[in-house]
Amino acid sequence: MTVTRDLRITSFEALSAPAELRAELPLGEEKEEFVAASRRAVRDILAGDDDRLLLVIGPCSVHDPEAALDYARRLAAATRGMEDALCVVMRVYFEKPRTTIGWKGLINDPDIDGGHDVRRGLHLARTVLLDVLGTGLPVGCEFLEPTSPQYIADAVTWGAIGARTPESQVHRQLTSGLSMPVGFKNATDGDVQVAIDGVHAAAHPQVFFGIDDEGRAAVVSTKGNPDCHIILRGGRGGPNYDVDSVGDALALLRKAQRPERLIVDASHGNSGKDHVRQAAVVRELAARIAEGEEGIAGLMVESFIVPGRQEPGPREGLTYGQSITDSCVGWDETERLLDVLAAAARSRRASKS
Ligand SMILES: O=C[C@H](O)[C@H](O)COP(=O)(O)O
Ligand SMILES: C=C(OP(=O)(O)O)C(=O)O
Repeated sequence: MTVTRDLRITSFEALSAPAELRAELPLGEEKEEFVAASRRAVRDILAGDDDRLLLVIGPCSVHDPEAALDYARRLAAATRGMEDALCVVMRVYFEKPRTTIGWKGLINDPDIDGGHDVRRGLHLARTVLLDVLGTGLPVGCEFLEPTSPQYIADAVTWGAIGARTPESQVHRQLTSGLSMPVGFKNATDGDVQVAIDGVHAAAHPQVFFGIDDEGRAAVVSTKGNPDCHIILRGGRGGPNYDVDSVGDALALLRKAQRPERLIVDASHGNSGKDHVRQAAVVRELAARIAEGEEGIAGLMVESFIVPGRQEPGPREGLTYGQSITDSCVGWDETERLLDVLAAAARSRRASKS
């Protein structure tokens, strides 16, 4: 007999249902209210109804829950007193899209050893989210696997669709059902229009394949997500955070009849993944914001405890607090950048009055 199915699949491993994980690690009423309020704040900033600067900041990826929590505590303490100027959302990224192959994040491979204990990864990710929320910081995640949000998205204030997926129908559909504001990055080749098209598609109701709360295959119908925006992250042709590139992107938004507000990612294609350059980009952007540049609603910064990056590997052999994906600004420089950004947001406000 000729077999034609599953010829290249080596195993299926059932996962627990999203409802089970949530019951085991509940968000709780206080955190629920906090997530809802912080989503409203982010939405107001993106709509231009709140003149603070949105700052999505944190490690490129979470690989060590203890270091992520250490970072969260530092960030929460350092930004206390800046609430009038900054709305800070910590990057707590568990899913890493790769250019080719590589470690795909804490959910996919929590022990960074190729063991791919996804069940443990999901549990760990949800635990980290609850712990970070416990420090008083809202959380931002990239959504990559189309079914993972069912397990964690109730704890997430802001979401991203990365540069490798803004044109993906699967990710646009997924975003149409997400409960938080979501940023679409420009594509890795620098194309901004695909991100605007993503925002447009995600704003509409969609019907697609997914899973329900019990983990069963399901047809998912959504209302559409009106709270989406674009993120300029540079591309193969170079950076796109300069005045002209931001102006071009705002003009495309105007043409698409979208609010002329966007986020600029100081990392990735805007810094050539160089953390020293990234800090310089943040300072350049801060100077423009201080002078009154209105279209920049927020910034994304990749920051961790120890500057730079290291090669991934089992946790025991790693330098504590240093990224195992993209290079990050270190903690001392992060503190300086927080001051610069808070001052910039206050100057922008003053320039308007
Ligand atoms: O932010 C992380 C990386 O830029 C992205 O996941 C791609 O990484 P890679 O080019 O090293 O695979
Ligand atoms: C993967 C990321 O960025 P990009 O999609 O812009 O490469 C990221 O922000 O972690």
